[in-house]
Amino acid sequence: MTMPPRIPVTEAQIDLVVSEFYARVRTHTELGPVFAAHVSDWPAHEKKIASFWRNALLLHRGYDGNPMRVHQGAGNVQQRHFPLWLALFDTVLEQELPQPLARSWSALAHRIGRGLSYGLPAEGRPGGIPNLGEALSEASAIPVRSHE
Ligand code: HEM
Repeated sequence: MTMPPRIPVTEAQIDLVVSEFYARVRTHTELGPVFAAHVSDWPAHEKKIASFWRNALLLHRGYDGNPMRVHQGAGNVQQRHFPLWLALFDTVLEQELPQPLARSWSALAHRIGRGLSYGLPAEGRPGGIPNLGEALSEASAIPVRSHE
């Protein structure tokens, strides 16, 4: 039995959005250099990302990567990149798709983005759970009541 799509885009629309999005990423002042440090084969990258979205939107099998681990391992992907990435993605969705599809895909991308950005370093902080160091040092500053 095939599952109905989560969001009824066509495979051609996914390919279009992916190729237009990464064309813009490549020339983006902030995002471009982050990707340039990792991606030399853009067609292969776009193929992988298109299969990620076919899985997320159409529930197709075919993507078996781990984006969370890849972003954490990249070393130069930071939380502050996510609003830029999502704003650019929204621009492409609005340009390429009918509004209801653009809106649903955007909402899903923002949800995924929120999940992926947890655990990434905020600028100037070490990696790992964001603010854990701060939370711990704050916690250790709380006086412990002794039971008298
Ligand atoms: C909702 C937001 C995002 C989604 C859905 C997403 C999705 C993905 C996916 C599926 C991969 C491939 C992982 C694999 O190898 O299996 C990937 C790789 C990557 N992403 Fe993202 N990403 C997002 C945001 C970002 C942001 C904000 C950045 C920072 C500029 C970023 C930078 C990268 C880089 C550098 C790679 C590795 C490329 C490579 O080594 O081939 N991504 N992303």
